[in-house]
Amino acid sequence: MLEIKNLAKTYEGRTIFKDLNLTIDDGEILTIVGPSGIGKTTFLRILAGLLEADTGTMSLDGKALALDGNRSGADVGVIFQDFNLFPQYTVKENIELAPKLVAKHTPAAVEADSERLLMEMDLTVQQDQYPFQLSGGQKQRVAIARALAMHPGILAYDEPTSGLDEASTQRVIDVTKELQNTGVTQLIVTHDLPFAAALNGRIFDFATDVER
Ligand SMILES: Nc1ncnc2c1ncn2[C@@H]1O[C@H](COP(=O)(O)OP(=O)(O)OP(=O)(O)O)[C@@H](O)[C@H]1O
Repeated sequence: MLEIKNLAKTYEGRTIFKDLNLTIDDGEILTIVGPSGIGKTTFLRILAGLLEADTGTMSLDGKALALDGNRSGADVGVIFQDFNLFPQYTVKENIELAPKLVAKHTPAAVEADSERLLMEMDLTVQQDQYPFQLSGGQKQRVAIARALAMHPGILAYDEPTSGLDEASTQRVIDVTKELQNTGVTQLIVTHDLPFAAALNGRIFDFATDVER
């Protein structure tokens, strides 16, 4: 379970949010909606451990998550809009790099995980290709596989349907539902209201559910 209490963030004296409270249960899909500029990406960056919060607490399965913007570790997997794939590495290498170098999983475990994730994300054919050779939907699935390879307690996505056509959007819906069936907790930030409705998860409206 992810628990966030009284989270506050200001940029140069300007309050973005001052009292964000949020709980996500294991295996739940929480969809975050809200207009542009309201602070959704800021929140995701704090959750990912990339940006410092002013005050508040966050915990995952009872374990505190540091809010200093310097967190390493694999508790939270975030798929950002531009995916941030390593251009010089193949699909398989992108998936295997952090488990090998950061998490120091054994070579056998790394191989078994990447084979399974390539299958689950329908990327087996593309495993030796480079990011520039992939479609937007394929790149996104590599980013999801790469995050899952670190066994995160929660997976968060920033605008996962931006730039995708209808078929790829449907694929994202299918992937999130498949992951939900395996117990993965997911948080999805989106502007796309038909997509939000199709996810069929609880909706958290950043405009009305957060104090600022
Ligand atoms: N590094 C920064 N310094 C100062 N202000 C910032 C910084 N980053 C973001 N902001 C401001 O914080 C507010 C929230 O931005 P954020 O990107 O979190 O919004 P968002 O809800 O994700 O918007 P969008 O849906 O357009 O991505 C905006 O007004 C933005 O200008």
